[in-house]
Amino acid sequence: MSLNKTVVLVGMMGSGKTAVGKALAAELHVAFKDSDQEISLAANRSIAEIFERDGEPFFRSVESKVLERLLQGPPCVLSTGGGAFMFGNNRALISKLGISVFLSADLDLLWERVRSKDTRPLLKTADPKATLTRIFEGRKDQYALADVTVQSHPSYSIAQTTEQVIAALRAQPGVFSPSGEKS
Ligand SMILES: Nc1ncnc2c1ncn2[C@@H]1O[C@H](COP(=O)(O)OP(=O)(O)OP(=O)(O)O)[C@@H](O)[C@H]1O
Ligand SMILES: O=C(O)C1=C[C@@H](O)[C@@H](O)[C@H](O)C1
Ligand SMILES: [Mg+2]
Repeated sequence: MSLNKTVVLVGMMGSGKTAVGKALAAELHVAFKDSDQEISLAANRSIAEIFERDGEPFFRSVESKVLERLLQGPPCVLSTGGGAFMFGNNRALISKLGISVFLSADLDLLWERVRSKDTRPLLKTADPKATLTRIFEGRKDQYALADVTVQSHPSYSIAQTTEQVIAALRAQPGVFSPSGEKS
């Protein structure tokens, strides 16, 4: 099986886009790209520093440019920042050039995964759990617009969630073609 379209992972902070994305890319024998990492590399600063120094609107404009550049490259697995899919221009680009996979996870699981790290600028508030809840509620409808939804269960390992993603992608026409054949 060879991949015809870039698989774009979308979802909340802590849903596993980076962790599952790396495992998925290895399984599919394609490159793994992470829009947050690419932005950070290009700016030579952490995401938190970019938010602090340049502000969120600047971050979002760089994010859109990075997504466009990566989507124009060869098919790969692309993990996006948690907010990227909230913007209509990004969604249009992703839908044109890739296939979107929403990694869905319930709030308790997300909180368990993000609570110990202080690298996420949007959660640097007096009550990060309340902030996470508000962001989660505000984003649900947009994430639901993804081509495919895969639920991340607390009992699943990264490898098991990755298998769920592959099964969901197989059910989508045009994502894979038998190796050696062009789509
Ligand atoms: N299916 C899973 N099983 C077990 N642990 C997981 C799973 N998915 C993610 N994790 C763990 O949860 C944490 C957060 O995951 P990850 O960093 O991949 O989220 P993310 O969606 O990329 O978040 P962000 O949007 O902030 O970049 C990591 O420590 C990761 O190893
Ligand atoms: O959910 C969000 O809006 C964000 C998630 C991270 O991946 C980063 O892209 C940044 O911290 C913003
Ligand atoms: Mg990530």
